Amino acid sequence: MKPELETPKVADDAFDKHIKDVEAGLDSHKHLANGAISIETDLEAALLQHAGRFMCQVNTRSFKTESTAERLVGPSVFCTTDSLWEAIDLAWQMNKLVKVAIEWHDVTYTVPVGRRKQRKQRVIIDASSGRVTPGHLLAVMGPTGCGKTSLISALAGRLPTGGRLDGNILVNGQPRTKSFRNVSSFVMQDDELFHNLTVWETFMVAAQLRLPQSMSKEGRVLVVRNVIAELGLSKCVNTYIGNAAMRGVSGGERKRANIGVEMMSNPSLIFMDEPSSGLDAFQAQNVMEALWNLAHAGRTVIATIHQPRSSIYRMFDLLFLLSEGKTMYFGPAAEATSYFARWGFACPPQYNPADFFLDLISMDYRTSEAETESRARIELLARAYRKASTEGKASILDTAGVLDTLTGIPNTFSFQTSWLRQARVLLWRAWMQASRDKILLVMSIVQVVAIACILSALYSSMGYTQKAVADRTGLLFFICISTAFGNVLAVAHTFPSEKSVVNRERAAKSYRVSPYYLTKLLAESPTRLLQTILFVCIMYWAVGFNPSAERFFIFICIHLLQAFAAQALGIAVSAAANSEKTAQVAAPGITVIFILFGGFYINSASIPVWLAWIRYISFMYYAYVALATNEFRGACCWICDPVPVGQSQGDCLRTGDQILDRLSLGGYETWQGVVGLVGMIILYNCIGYVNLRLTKPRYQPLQALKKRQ
Ligand SMILES: Nc1ncnc2c1ncn2[C@@H]1O[C@H](COP(=O)(O)OP(=O)(O)OP(=O)(O)O)[C@@H](O)[C@H]1O
Repeated sequence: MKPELETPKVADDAFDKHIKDVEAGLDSHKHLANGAISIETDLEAALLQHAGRFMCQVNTRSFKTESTAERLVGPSVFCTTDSLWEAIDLAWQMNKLVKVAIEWHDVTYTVPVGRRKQRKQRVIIDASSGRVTPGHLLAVMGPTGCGKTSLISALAGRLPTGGRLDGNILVNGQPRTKSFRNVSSFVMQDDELFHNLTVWETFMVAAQLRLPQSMSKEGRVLVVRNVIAELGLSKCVNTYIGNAAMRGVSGGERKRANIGVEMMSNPSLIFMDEPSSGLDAFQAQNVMEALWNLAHAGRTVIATIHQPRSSIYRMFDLLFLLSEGKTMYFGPAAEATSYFARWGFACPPQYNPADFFLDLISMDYRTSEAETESRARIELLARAYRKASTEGKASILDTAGVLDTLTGIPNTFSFQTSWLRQARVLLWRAWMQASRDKILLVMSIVQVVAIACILSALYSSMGYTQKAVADRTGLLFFICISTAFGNVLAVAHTFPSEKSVVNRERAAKSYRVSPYYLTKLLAESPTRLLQTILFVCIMYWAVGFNPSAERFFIFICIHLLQAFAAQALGIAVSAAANSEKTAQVAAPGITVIFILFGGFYINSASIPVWLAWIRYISFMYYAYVALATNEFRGACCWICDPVPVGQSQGDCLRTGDQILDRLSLGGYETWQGVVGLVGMIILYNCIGYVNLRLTKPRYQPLQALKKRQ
């Protein structure tokens, strides 16, 4: 249904000859001012077209002029002479799409529902069967809650655990294996992208992580350009992805960018869950056109869609209608109306078939009569389809011969790039994320400066009286608390949403967890360092802490280490949490417990033995030990309160060591606190790393049927 351009076919065995011909004539090409060459003959144009759309940046929407060359590649072609042959080579490689057909037989998905004693099995997908071959777009349609997402997730191997999945799923005639992910990609309903990157940067990051490392930079750029052209994103390449807080690309463009990221590895089989949801009619049309293009370039595309307008409906090659998990129809979309007409449900003329089918197969709960009637109709249609398919009367697409041409798919599923390359790309991305979030950056600095100024005003020049001892220890512990909460909460609010993007990228084997984790820590360090230096420089001298320069620098180090420990704790908790909300509740809860065991509120001698261990895993404790010993150890000449003549000075604390004894910290030195903090940074980060590895999404395995029916 997309008649824009009929692609001329150049036979495979003619390819070498074309290269030679063009090579011979290359010198006669008109060289453009920017070093590009213009393509002038039909032969070259055909070659370019054949070599692939991966070739050059081609304005796919400008096929207006009469010359075949221009019609094919647009009025301007911009391959530099240097990259031309590499581009052809790359295009040739990339065009070797592994053609993938998927078929499924009696796929049934059940989940347990209800409380333990009355637990029942609910059938979400009921014995579904079908087949899609390369070059086709299958739309899975049905009323809300009918099982569309469950079906495509089951086919893509992305169904969350918790139920039972039975049936057979075959890829190119073979049982689906792990390597199936080599050739397929799954685009989820939610657009999970980093909002601080532009469309171009998002694609380049994906290209650097997902394309083979051996590919040159020019090659990757060409692939990205091609994807951008294929998805019609040229006008927003330099726009930020954005999110609710930051204006970025439109909803439709974000959806297409999401598709583009998955496209980067040139998948042969693409699953899309509701690609048009949340978009206006025009945007939805654009997205579906992009899918049509992908399918008709030789891929197999399966998309769920809720209520398409008629122009979108006409793009579907195949239609799968589901209601209550049961198959209502599967076959060519163009034949669906005549199929239902055979059963007495004729679609009125001038009516959108999609609307008609949805009305036909939706449950109507408005009255009990309507419910009974709609249920009976759905049962009838389900039985009718079963009968038609078992008797071989269901209309199916003629795939004779197609399956025989399909080959096996590569039997490995591994990373495309080395650890170092992954680390380099991820470090760049993490740095962009951290440094471009200007509002967050400014707010966190304003907050730190404001707290430092208020503390300076409140505790200005505390002096060395006995009252100042309590003020000083109170202030030291308050600084620990504010650093802890500031960092733990900042991570708990940002990390969970990042985790879902990371999980998606890990599912596509884009990178290992270790480079991601390390580069995240590294990229966020400069901000923490800046915050620490600002805070300590403003407040330290104003409140009158220990005036030794050495102690000042040690204070900065301790404060920085505590910030790193708090960040690591935030990651450890957020990585273990199954949702953003859980992380945001758990992180402050754990911090409060660590504060309680920080050595300020309760004397260590008063803690019950069975709870004493918590103190040793509390970073607050080590931070407080380090800051207090740094402040008081060896300090002298504290002034006793005046007492009436003849009375003793009793409890007067004259030296810093006496103060430390009073705080039950007499046996500690600063280095012990510092070592403890370093230990906690390592411990929390190890826990965070392991949690992140362990909490990767788990998918429902398929219980293969013994015998295909
Ligand atoms: N693990 C589960 N436990 C209980 N019910 C489930 C589970 N998974 C899916 N369901 C239920 O199965 C039904 C189908 O869900 P699914 O998400 O596949 O529907 P859908 O057709 O994609 O819906 P929508 O169009 O609203 O996105 C829903 O009623 C859903 O609540």
